[in-house]
Amino acid sequence: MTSKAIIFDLDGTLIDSAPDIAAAVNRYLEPRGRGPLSAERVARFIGNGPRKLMADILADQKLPVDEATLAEAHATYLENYNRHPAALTEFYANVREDLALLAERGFRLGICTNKPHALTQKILSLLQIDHMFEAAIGADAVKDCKPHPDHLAAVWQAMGISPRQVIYVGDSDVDRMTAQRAGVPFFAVNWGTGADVAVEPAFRLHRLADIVAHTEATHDG
Ligand SMILES: O=C(O)COP(=O)(O)O
Ligand SMILES: [Mg+2]
Repeated sequence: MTSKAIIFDLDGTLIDSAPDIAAAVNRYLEPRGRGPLSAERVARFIGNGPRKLMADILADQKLPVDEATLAEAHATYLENYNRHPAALTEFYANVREDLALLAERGFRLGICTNKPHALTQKILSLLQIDHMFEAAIGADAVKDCKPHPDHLAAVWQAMGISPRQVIYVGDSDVDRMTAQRAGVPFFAVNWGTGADVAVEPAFRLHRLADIVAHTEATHDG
């Protein structure tokens, strides 16, 4: 097979960042008489970037969603999250080991996330996996972020590879649409909100190491 590069979504796919994101959301909500919201509840709103996250949270909490409130909510949330970017964040089961295994098997690795770019680099470094990825591109480092296919293209271009070598792995419909529009195969993880994403069984991952067998089955012969 020619496909030897895997680009991953970050939140909900490699890391369970929902507890830190929920803590940052709750530090915004509590002085306004709302929350605290559980990490599970907040997780449902993650995947479209922080501005949309806060717009959805304000609406969910029946707070005003006018432009000025949203701008302030977005800025305060980011300030809170930047202060504690990986205090409660954990890898999903087997992720750390399976990334190493995939790298060992010759897969080149990248990340395409709607998390802000600088925060992405900071979190990868705090979790000590930054060296595993040839490129990790956050939403504000591109003109059009996911679900726009240019965001994913920016990652494979930064890796210096062709889209024919790429598969994308994620946990949301945003990720599924992005891959579809970019014309690359999409695999959904079976954890977090990924379990709700409709894909054929051959494109469902129970752990990241399944990619080895799946790509052999879907690309060979
Ligand atoms: O919405 C975000 O902030 C990031 O989400 P993603 O890593 O799943 O793209
Ligand atoms: Mg995600």
